[in-house]
Amino acid sequence: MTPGIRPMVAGNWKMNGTGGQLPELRAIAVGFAASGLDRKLDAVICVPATLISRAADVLVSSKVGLGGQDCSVKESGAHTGDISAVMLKEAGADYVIVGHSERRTDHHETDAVVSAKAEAAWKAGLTAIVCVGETAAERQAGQTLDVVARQLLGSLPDDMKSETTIVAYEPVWAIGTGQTPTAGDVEKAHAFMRRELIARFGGEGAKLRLLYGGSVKPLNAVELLGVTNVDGALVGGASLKATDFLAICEAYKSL
Ligand SMILES: O=C[C@H](O)COP(=O)(O)O
Repeated sequence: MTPGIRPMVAGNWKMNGTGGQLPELRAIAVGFAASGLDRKLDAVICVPATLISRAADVLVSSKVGLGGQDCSVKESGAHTGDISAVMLKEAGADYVIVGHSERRTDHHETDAVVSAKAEAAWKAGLTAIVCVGETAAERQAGQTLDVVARQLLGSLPDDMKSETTIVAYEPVWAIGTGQTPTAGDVEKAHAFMRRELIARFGGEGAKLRLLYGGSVKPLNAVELLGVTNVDGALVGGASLKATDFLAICEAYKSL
């Protein structure tokens, strides 16, 4: 946690969920409101693009925010299959993940593309959740902090504002594997990111929310979310089940 920064637990459903998954979203909204946890943290679920409109109906007047998982760098035009940030906003999203490692790998997204997507998100009125993180090979080669520094530098535009930007540190080797870095390693990475961000953005870097992502589960949430400079989590698999997602949010009851 960082004093003065309101934490966030964000779920990323990835390419999971058709209409049959919406009752789980309803359960998250109902459970989050009943828990009173909205006094302590923000909760957001990033659903597949096909579900955004219906998810917006489910979450209307709830305390849970809604996000997409990617956006085009363009606003409109001849880009078959792409979805613009403006479209996400119009469909009901307030957030969008950009630069997730699965997009960097599957779609060869570079830092420059991720940066342009963050700009597109802001222009449309969305908050960008910008992801960074090293692969297993990079970690083994002792390059974790170099990779994170390079990705932060390249993926965050110079006019970054903490109000509309969130950074998620997701070691690629921890995603969906059940493996996590030690709390000490997470602390080191997040402290490094904070220093880099303050050096570049000053006060805006000091206020930026830094999420940890990669195999966050109810059982390790208190330990990971209690780390200095960890201002929340980006949760994949465990966000598909309302009970698990809410149990992760509950970690803030004891922090
Ligand atoms: O965006 C979420 C992350 O990729 C983490 O996924 P995971 O919680 O399934 O490891």
